[in-house]
Amino acid sequence: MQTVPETEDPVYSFCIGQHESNRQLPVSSQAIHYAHASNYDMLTTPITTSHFHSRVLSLLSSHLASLDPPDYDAVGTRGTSYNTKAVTIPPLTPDDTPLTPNESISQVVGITSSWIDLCSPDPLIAEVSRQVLMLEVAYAAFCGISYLIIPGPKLQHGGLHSEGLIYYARAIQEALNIAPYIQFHIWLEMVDNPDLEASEMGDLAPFVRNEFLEPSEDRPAKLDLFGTWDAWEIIRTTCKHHSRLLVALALPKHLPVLPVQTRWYSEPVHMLTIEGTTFIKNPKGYPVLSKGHQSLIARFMRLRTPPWILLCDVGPIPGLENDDESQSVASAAAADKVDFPTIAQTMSQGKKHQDPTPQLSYMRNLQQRQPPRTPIERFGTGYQDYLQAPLQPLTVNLESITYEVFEKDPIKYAWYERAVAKALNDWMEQKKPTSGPDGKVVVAVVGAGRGPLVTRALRASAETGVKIEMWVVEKNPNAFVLLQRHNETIWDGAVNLVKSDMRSWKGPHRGNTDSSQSLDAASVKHTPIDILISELLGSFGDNELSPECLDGVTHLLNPGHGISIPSSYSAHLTPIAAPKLYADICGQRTSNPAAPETPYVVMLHAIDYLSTTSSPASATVPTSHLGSSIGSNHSASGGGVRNSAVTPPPVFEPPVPIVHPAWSFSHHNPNIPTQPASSSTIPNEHNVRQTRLSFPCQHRGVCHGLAGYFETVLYDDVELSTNPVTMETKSSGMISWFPIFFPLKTPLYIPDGGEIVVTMYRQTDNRKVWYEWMVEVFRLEPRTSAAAAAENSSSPQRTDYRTITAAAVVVMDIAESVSG
Ligand SMILES: C[S@@+](CC[C@H](N)C(=O)[O-])C[C@H]1O[C@@H](n2cnc3c(N)ncnc32)[C@H](O)[C@@H]1O
Repeated sequence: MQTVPETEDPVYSFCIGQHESNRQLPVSSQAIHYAHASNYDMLTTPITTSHFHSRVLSLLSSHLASLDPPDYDAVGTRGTSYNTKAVTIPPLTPDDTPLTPNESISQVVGITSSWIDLCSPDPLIAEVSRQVLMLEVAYAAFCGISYLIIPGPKLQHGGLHSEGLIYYARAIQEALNIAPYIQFHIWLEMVDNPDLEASEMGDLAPFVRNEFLEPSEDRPAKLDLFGTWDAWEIIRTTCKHHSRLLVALALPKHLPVLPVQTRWYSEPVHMLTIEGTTFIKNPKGYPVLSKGHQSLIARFMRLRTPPWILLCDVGPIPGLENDDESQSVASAAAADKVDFPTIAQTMSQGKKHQDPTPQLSYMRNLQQRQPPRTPIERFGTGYQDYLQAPLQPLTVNLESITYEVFEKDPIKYAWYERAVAKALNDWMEQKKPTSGPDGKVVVAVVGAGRGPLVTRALRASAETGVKIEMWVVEKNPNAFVLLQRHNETIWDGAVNLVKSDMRSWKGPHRGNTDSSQSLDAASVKHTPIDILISELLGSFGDNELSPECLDGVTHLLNPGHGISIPSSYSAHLTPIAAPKLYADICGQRTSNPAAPETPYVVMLHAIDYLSTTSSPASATVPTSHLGSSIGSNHSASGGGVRNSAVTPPPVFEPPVPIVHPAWSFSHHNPNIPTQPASSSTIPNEHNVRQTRLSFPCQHRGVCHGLAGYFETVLYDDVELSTNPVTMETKSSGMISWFPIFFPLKTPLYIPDGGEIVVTMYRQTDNRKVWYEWMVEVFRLEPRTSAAAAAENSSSPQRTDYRTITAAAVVVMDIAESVSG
């Protein structure tokens, strides 16, 4: 269970900026003013000018001209005194930069030069590039810029691929250190497409000396769907998951397959950049985005920190280069700065040909079409990917507000009521003998909290007409006060209240109606319980020690016919990539060294399931983003301007995760040992569990931990589930539990066609319960036909790729709680 306050439904708002690849004019306060007047929220600015670019080029050219070809020395290194001639770029001059510190600096996003090549395999080019970057970063920091975009690494250098990536990563690490208040956004394509890396005039990349390129350059450069993600993984790992290191993701015209999209969704993407050419024309000739783009953007916008959107090369800021227009835009904006007209309004005013920024108008319209938040989203607003310690209601007495949050669940209590009603009906239909002396079915709610299950059980009795005798046990003395009050005010004194740990309760008693338990033992007769109702479940099912608590009370059940609601529950697992959670946990390490060994309750959002079944057909996107044909998701219909004011973007349907059951617990349990006379507790070995689960992973990635869920059978076909695969059918809309996250101390890299094997234990020493989890990674290879025939199996086999394990432990106390 988790504790989350309910919040108001905030309006989605897009933060949209404008970027020009070749911005000619400096971004002045006036430019910012016009940008706002046009309904942009921000502008980008280069840090340096073409003057600076020319200066670096001529310095580099003359330096190269002064060098002899680099050669190896006698010990076989090129890092020789002879080859090392320093080159230093002199500091910036006023002609080198359009930037100056002023009041509008907070509205601009700086962009560092794209013509450098930090990744060059030639150390000289990489070094000159590094110096350019450092000069730019330092000056941007001096001016007070808070956000910088750094063009992503060039991965292709002749026959080499990713060779100088580590130089790039190191330079970024240095930049993070010299500008401690800047957020850095690495500008990345979604996929590694060599065709997009062609050098432009003036780039430093072509200056690479041949000696540093591979001699055999015949290998054709290949499109690699996860190549850019791989590069990002190396950069951020080198920078130790720095909290100021983020992604600016370029959305291509043709989106890649869903697994690539979901991978980026799990990363800290703080900007989405959209080229003017990414827009397509709808039948009316307006620029719109494909359905695939719309649904991807809609998904991103539901993150706790939604990314900003940067429209690139969609035309100049209206008015900036045209005085007349500037007057009208500025005055219109002054009159109605906030309520910029929607596309529909603009069109109804017959101004469609005058819209100077149709792509921006479209994005504002898309903003308005975002579907309202679902109840779960509303409930969890602000809590997406927020790590919480799991509750321990056995050892800790919960606060009223925590119970109040549980009680907001629209499904859980209704399902309990259904389950109790069914059980009561069956009891009567099957003519089972009741334990109540007057023919009433004896019902006990154990761990009643503030009593919502008591109310529901009484209601089920009234609905079915089956009379019940109600017993209620709670060990939290504070909640017990409220139960007593409810008994007077809501339940008409119909409830027998017992303040006790359920494990030391002796059961319903006769002979005295006083529930204080200070009874004369001889005059008291204890009778069984027919229906035992409890809700002691945690996010992983048994992690709030429901098995241990119920073991202590199950002996009170009617031996032949007794029913436990829930009758069983199971824990479920799937491996996930969760880089943001990993970074958060790393950040806590200093103050809490146990942080990486602790499970967390968390509303998982920015994650990627690593093991999935094939993508849902309804969301299929073209498999080759290089294909020229536009797939169904690129159709402009539904995104058209005229009808789009009311049509929400299509729902993003990510691939379905493979979620395996780890273990289960049932009540009745025939294996509960009897309590030894010498001890006050039951030995707990029967509640030990162990599992070993295998998860195939089609695509490479990094496993940061395991997502845990539970399913429970309350009674018959009445079930609750948080498992993403079954939740929709079993208990759609339930909000009481967020998933649990078991982190890995060391994230594990998974190769393409890999396999994650999880070994997990639920351990006990009779005083405590804890989990241990280990994760191994293998590469799977198809069997050769000969091997398949010899081994009579065609399934892939593990190779000796690598086996790495990570283990962690968490402890929960099962000691009897102290209460009145
Ligand atoms: C998760 S809360 C559920 C409360 C309530 N039944 C509901 O569904 O809203 C679990 C409750 O069980 C109580 N509890 C836990 N272990 C118990 C034990 N061994 N004996 C009695 N009460 C216990 C806690 O104090 C808490 O009130």
